[in-house]
Amino acid sequence: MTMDIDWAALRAAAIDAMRRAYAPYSNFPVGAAALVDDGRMVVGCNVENASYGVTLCAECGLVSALHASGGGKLIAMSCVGATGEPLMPCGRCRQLLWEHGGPECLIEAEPVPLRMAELLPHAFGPADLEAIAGTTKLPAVPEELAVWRGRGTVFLHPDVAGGQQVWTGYWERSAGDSDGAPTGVLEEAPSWADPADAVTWGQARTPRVVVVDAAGSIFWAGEGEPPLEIPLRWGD
Ligand SMILES: O=c1ccn([C@H]2C[C@H](O)[C@@H](CO)O2)c(=O)[nH]1
Repeated sequence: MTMDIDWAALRAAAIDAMRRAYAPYSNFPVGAAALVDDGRMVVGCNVENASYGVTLCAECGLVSALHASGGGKLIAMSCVGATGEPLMPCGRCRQLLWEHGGPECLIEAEPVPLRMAELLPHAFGPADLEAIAGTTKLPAVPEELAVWRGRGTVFLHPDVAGGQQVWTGYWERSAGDSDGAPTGVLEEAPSWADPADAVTWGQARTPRVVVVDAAGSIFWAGEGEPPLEIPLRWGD
């Protein structure tokens, strides 16, 4: 699952895109380049407008390029200003990057890249629409369980169904933090071929998502830094 990130190549492509920016009003050219989950690279530059507020940030162009060239998910992005040094995405672009890269997408920063979950903690995203309006294709949380959203723990594990290796799991009441808190299964998960779908199901329910692989190793697939008792992050 881990993909090698060539930060030098991303930075070079971002600088290249920055040189093509159309920024005659601010004189603040910006370029961005990102690695997509299929190995593609996409780029963007800022494009300003005589009506200043219509300005498109480099990240906007990058996200458009992502979809125009086949879609997918952003894994890592470098964004630079005129000096060629990393530039932090503006607030609006963090929201945009969240939607297309998710919490684990890495953003180049000094001294080390930062995860989107760090740049946009407690983010609003597609899962929130799902929770209330049920308008997206994300796995719905049953109405009677809506009060449990954000609580408890989702455990995901491989299983065999009809001779096929699949991923499944369950949502458990306990958040594992206090004695005497209610325990018990809230909801059984369906099964999926792709563990990423299982993780999405879990993250739509609670920030505490734990993967137990076929060997019994335990990984953190939830929000934020892994807790002490589960130091390994799923996907790393
Ligand atoms: O993350 C950012 C921040 C700013 N800009 C652009 C917008 C505008 O054209 C110029 C000055 O704000 O920089 C970006 O492209 N990305």
